[in-house]
Amino acid sequence: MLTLTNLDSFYGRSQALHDVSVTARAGTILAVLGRNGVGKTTLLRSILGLTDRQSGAIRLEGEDLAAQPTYRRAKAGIAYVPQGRMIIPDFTIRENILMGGFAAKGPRAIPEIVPKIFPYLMDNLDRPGGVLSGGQQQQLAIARALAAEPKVLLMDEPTEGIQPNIVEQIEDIIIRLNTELGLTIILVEQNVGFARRAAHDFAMLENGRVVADGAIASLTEETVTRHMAI
Ligand SMILES: Nc1ncnc2c1ncn2[C@@H]1O[C@H](COP(=O)(O)OP(=O)(O)OP(=O)(O)O)[C@@H](O)[C@H]1O
Repeated sequence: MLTLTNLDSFYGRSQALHDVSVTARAGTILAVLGRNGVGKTTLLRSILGLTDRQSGAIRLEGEDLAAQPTYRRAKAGIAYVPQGRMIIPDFTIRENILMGGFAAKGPRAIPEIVPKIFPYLMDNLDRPGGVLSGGQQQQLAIARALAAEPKVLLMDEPTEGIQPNIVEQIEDIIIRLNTELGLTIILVEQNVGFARRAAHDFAMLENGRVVADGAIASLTEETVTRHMAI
């Protein structure tokens, strides 16, 4: 379980998150929703200590990570699949995946789950990451995160910019990571339909504040329209 309590987060003097309290229950998916620029990415970055300054508590299974540097938070079991995927194009698929292990116990082997969930990556380990399609690069970014053997996976708009016919594949992979591996996932998402299919709970952000949260089944269309319609 990952719990944020009264989290404030800053870029320079500018406060991007205000008094955010949310919980990702163990083995569930928490969807973080809201319009562009409301602080969803900042929420994920704050969990890893990647903003300029923050206050409040960040507890992973009871251990407060808020005073810890980023590498300790990663070692404690938090992995990040950033927006835009950020794979290294000149590295092979194998190298990109193994790099994820540096965040935890050091690069070792390709995670056991890779052949099961990402057969394409397994069959093409020596190809450079840069030649992959957007969907394949997203799979690679997820496989890289799994190489750290995380307890909690932070995912930032994982289907953004991916061809529509591939989006469903990525969505299925995310659901399988939760149901088959039992991973706790915090999923930043603009696609409410997918959030409803995958997530157990939601937190809706507006101007850096949580304005609604709870079980995903309790997310009303009225709340979606009020806080997400353009
Ligand atoms: N590195 C930064 N330095 C200063 N301000 C930033 C930085 N990154 C984000 N911000 C500001 O923080 C606020 C929240 O941005 P954030 O990227 O977290 O929103 P978001 O909900 O993830 O949006 P998007 O859906 O566009 O990714 C915005 O006002 C943004 O301009």
